[in-house]
Amino acid sequence: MIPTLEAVAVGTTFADAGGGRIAALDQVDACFLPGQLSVIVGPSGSGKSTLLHALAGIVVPDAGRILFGSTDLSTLNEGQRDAWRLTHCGMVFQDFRLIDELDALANTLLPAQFTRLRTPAALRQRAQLLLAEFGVPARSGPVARLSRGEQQRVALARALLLDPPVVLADEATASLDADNGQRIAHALLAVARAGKTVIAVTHDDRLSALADQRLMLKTGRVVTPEVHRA
Ligand SMILES: Nc1ncnc2c1ncn2[C@@H]1O[C@H](COP(=O)(O)OP(=O)(O)OP(=O)(O)O)[C@@H](O)[C@H]1O
Repeated sequence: MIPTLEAVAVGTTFADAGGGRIAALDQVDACFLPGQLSVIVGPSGSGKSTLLHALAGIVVPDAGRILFGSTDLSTLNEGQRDAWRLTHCGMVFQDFRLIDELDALANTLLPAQFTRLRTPAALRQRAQLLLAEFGVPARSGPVARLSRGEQQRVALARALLLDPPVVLADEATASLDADNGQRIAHALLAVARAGKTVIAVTHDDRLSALADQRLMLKTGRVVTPEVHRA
């Protein structure tokens, strides 16, 4: 059973250009259940990516805790958080973070370097299936030459490669046309329905409409938490 991922009274500040501090998150409480697709919405600069990165253990909050069952991510050191993320999270970054020179298949297979749990042949087959599902040729040539939408789908295939219990996606449908946007939104919902915890930062109504939980941030605070379906 996948534990619940929780933010408890999370506060995060960053240094601003003038030497002061900007509060990116302030007293954020949120609970993300396995089997559910949750979206984080809100205006630009409201703290959405910061919350996603805190949930992934990339950003360490100044206040509060990030809990994954009995694991308190806030108490882990950087190496422990990296190890936790590798085994528990699939991440789609806003800027994709692909390796430009590699093709779609090689990019999708990158997490395979860090696991011995599955055979290279099985992972290769899964990578090919994911890319086919998302409509990107595996042998695409360097991904730098692909469209943004294709790169985004490669990033999602890579996030799903190891079948992680938690999938965190930052604007996973932002560069996609209507058909591909629907395809990816439904793919994220299918991952949730397969029992995973799926959390997506989005401005996309197509994705929001499918969500079980919609968390709205405004200037770093949660406003009107809203549950669509139990
Ligand atoms: N590494 C950083 N250093 C300094 N300030 C940061 C950093 N990351 C985020 N911020 C600031 O924290 C606030 C929240 O940023 P964040 O990227 O989380 O917002 P967002 O809601 O995801 O925005 P967008 O929709 O534009 O991606 C903003 O004021 C931003 O400038």
